[in-house]
Amino acid sequence: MSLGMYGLERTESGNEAVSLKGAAVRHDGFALGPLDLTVPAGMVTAIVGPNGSGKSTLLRLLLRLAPCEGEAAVLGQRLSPDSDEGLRERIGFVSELPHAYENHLTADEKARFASKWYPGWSWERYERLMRSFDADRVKKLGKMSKGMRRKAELAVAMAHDPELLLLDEPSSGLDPSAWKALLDELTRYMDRGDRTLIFATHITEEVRRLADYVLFMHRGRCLGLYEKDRLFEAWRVLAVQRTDGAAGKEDAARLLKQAPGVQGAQEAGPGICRIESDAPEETEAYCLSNGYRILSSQRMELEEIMACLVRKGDAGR
Ligand SMILES: Nc1ncnc2c1ncn2[C@@H]1O[C@H](COP(=O)(O)OP(=O)(O)OP(=O)(O)O)[C@@H](O)[C@H]1O
Repeated sequence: MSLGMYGLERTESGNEAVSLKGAAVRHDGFALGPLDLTVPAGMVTAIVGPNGSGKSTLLRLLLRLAPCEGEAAVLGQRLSPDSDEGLRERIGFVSELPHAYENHLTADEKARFASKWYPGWSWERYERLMRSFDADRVKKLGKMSKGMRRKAELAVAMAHDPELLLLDEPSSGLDPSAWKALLDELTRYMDRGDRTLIFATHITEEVRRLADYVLFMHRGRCLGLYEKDRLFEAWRVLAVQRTDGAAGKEDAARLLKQAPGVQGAQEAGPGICRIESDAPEETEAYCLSNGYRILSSQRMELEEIMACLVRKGDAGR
């Protein structure tokens, strides 16, 4: 298991927001899973991955909106096809795409429906959120711009202070001021300490600012769940060069792929290799004792780490 990776075996029972064992969803031409995964409670987990990797499908699985094989539990309740035992009331959700059947409602009308459905509903909280997002209360949802509608839907989804908040690309369409308000409100939501946020995103800055954990998805599979701070701290790209000037270029990258911590290695010039490592100290020690000098060592961005994991995932298929 990679450094900083959070696995099923490291979770204390009862401390997880989501637990999946062999959970799978099958569409025409797409399979999510089977996934074995636990997502910790009381934390923020960002789901990242290329378009079509299954982020929305995973959120839909957790909401029982997609029929699921295997075992899945949310907030300690096993998901079953026939009963949700009040689970929906404990969750807030904003989907990636709005529901057309709500187009004729204003935000306040949608809120009125939600207030009857959710025991934890607070009009005070709803109004504060609407003010904070500067959301429109009068316009029909169907006549709103994408960002306007998103702000209203976020306010409705958060007004019952759900134990678990599932957001699918929450900042899609938001202007910079609304985006900042959203980050502030999500931070405030988490401040209580017993709330869990899971969100899908393509925005690196959101991951940096909000997430405790990062879940990488690709082609319906989970490439790993990592503690964010350790992920950014640990992963590095190294440039190394053979000290003896030996050629054997292809061999160098191939051999270095076997070195400790190495997640990827490519030729980058005569006798020079570019190595991606999640245990750079061990990788460096190996390189130094095997005829290489270290030219540089740099932290990796989220996109670079994801590209490396995706390449590795594709190679292992
Ligand atoms: N209702 C559906 N019926 C059939 N296929 C679907 C359905 N919903 C999603 N898919 C397919 O499932 C795959 C995963 O889609 P999903 O929306 O989960 O990806 P995503 O990671 O959220 O993508 P994006 O970043 O573009 O939002 C895609 O190939 C998509 O075409």
